[in-house]
Order: sequence, then C-alpha cells, then structure tokens
Amino acid sequence: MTPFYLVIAAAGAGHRSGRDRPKQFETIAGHSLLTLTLSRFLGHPALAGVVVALAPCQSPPPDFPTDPRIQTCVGGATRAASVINACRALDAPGDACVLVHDAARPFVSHADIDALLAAFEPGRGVYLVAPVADTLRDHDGRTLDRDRIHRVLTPQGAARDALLAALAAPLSATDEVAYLQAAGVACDAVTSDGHNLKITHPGDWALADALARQPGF
Ligand SMILES: C[C@](O)(CO)[C@H](O)COP(=O)(O)O
Repeated sequence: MTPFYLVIAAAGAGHRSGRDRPKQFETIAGHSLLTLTLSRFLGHPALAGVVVALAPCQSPPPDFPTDPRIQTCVGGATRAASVINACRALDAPGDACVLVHDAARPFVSHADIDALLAAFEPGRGVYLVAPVADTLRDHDGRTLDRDRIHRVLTPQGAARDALLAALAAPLSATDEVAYLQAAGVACDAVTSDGHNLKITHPGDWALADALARQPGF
C-alpha cells in the first residue's frame, strides 16, 4: 500500500460552531474533536507521518495522542498558509502523497482513505466528494442543477511539492483543490461511501456526539 502523509488543518477559529472556543478543542463522546479525527488516521496502516497545524496561541488538547508519527506546527493567517507551514514541516519526499484533512471531520472512513490512495497519481490531485441530496437554490431564486454539483469534502491530496507550489498562489479559496486546479493540476474526485460530516454549525454537535458513541467507531 502506498504510504501517505497527513496534514490536519486545526488552526481555525470555528466561528460558526456556536461554541466559545475553537471547535477542534470541544469534546464529543468524551474526546476532543481533534483527537478523534487524528485517531481515525493513526489506525491506518499506510500512514507515515502527520503534521497538525495549530493557531499560534494554541497547544494540543490534553488527550492529544502520543505517537512518533505526529508533529505540530504553527498555523498561518489562512488555511492555505497553515497547510503550507505543515507541508514544510513534514519529513517527506517532494513526490510523497500528502492528504489534507479538516480537524472537524472525525468520521472519515478507512474505505474512503483507501479509495483516495488508490486513485492518487503523481502529478495529479485527488479529493473526496459526496452527492447532493437536497434541492439547491441560490439567493436570487434560481434552482441549481444538482446533477452537475457535488459536495466537496476532505481529505484532499497531491504530492507535497505540488501542494506547496499551488498554495502559494494569491487566491482566497476554501479548499486545497481550488488552488491545485488554479495551478493547472488536474484533480480526480472520488465519491465517498460514508457520511464524513463536517462539524460546522451548532446543530451538528448532537449528531456528531451520537455517531461517535456508536459501537465500532
Ligand atoms: C475544505 C472543506 O472541508 C471542503 O468542504 C471546507 O471548505 C472547509 O471549510 P471550513 O470553513 O474551513 O470548515
């Protein structure tokens, strides 16, 4: 199995979560969100190394795992700056596969990680998507064709050097694939077979807590 490296973006403020502190430090099912998400990957046999990008004033949560593969780094003012810092801190070859993942997505499955690794090709990007279930309408009342849209999730990945080059562009995009595509790197979408919920809004906490208490999680 191809070894991969992981960057966890955990430097955000999480203003939409309805909590007083950044959501990655909040607890669900007795564990910090960051530790739950990290633990999901630590159990994967192909994981070679991880860098967690934290905001400058933050320390890892008290239940942060001890594992020789984990490092932390100081995040930047934007997600892209944080991922750049983390990629620089990774002890990985330039052509190594690096997956970038949100700290707020603790439910990514090993099947999805395996599917991304199987799809990874040098010189291309890869990312997880999910179909849209709802009718989508913009604020001007236009209904969007949901068959031409998918939800973009993480992990998203590419070779370490390709990510570093692409993320240096002066964009303000919300995910890594936007930077890769703007840099001319073709990216392949892999459809998730799981839920991979991103805890974002106040209503997400109760569902996440219930899911994290399921046997087998
Ligand atoms: C990267 C992402 O998960 C793709 O859906 C999303 O853009 C992250 O958004 P957030 O505002 O940083 O939670």
